Amino acid sequence: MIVVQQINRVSLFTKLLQRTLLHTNRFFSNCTMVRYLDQDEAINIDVELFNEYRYSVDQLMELAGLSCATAIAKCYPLSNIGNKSILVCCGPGNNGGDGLVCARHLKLFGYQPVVFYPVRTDNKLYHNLTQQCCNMAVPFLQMLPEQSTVECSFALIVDALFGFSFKPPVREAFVDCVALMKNVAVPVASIDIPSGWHVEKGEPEEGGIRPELLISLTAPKKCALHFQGKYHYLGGRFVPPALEQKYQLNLPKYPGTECCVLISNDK
Ligand SMILES: NC(=O)C1=CN([C@@H]2O[C@H](COP(=O)(O)OP(=O)(O)OC[C@H]3O[C@@H](n4cnc5c(N)ncnc54)[C@H](O)[C@@H]3O)[C@@H](O)[C@H]2O)[C@@H](O)CC1
Ligand SMILES: [K+]
Repeated sequence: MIVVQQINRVSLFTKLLQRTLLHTNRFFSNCTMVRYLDQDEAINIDVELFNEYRYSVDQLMELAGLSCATAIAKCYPLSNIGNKSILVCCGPGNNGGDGLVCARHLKLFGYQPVVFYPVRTDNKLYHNLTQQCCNMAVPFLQMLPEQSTVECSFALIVDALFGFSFKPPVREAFVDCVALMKNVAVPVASIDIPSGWHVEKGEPEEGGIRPELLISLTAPKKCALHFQGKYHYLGGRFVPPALEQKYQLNLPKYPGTECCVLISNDK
């Protein structure tokens, strides 16, 4: 009898020890700081994903755009948005492509995205992404709406103008759009980089947009160290472990099957 009791105590103790070690491990693995990339590293990783790891742009863009729409749905649930729309501002590069994919997924999630896509890149990928949105009755605006209209009819602006290839200053065709996002009393969700921000140094000296949500893709860039909004998510769950190791990205663990993860802003 005494022997059985002692065995039970030992196995209880072992279980408690195992549980403590597991929590300690999780704690330390989550404490390892995610690495913030400079512009060249972001570009090199991008090139490597395409050349060494044989991904196509469409594949990564689809996963990136889906993770953006998912992070937006977590921060701005449909039930809080009422009958307002979401304005998705798309630029000429892949960041704009992420925006088009995001708009399509937002529509599938039940939101009412409206796209402003002033400078369209003439290639098959962007034609297809545009057509896919049109086929799902996502409207495209010909002109940037007035600030008062945005404040009245839109619950959120998705900033998909520029990503990690941006070189300041903002060119003429996008000045009004960036100014709108800077001044409007509607929250902004920036994809990868707050547009107009220097990829490494952050907000420009003259003041820039202040997104409430930032969704970093692949790994956060150095400008994200200056982000002071409410939510910082990481999306683009496609980084092969060997690539993560090579660049020592220390990416946070995505919970279960989630395509985005909230990352702390402890710098
Ligand atoms: N691993 C990755 O690396 C992935 C990257 N993706 C997205 O791709 C983005 C990078 O895309 P790109 O390299 O195509 O470049 P961007 O989308 O960052 O921007 C390039 C475009 O913006 C224009 N531009 C640059 N500076 C400008 C300025 N000052 N004023 C006006 N226009 C300016 C360029 O002429 C070009 O058309 C990332 O930030 C991310 O959003 C995702 O699609 C998927 C995966
Ligand atoms: K952006």
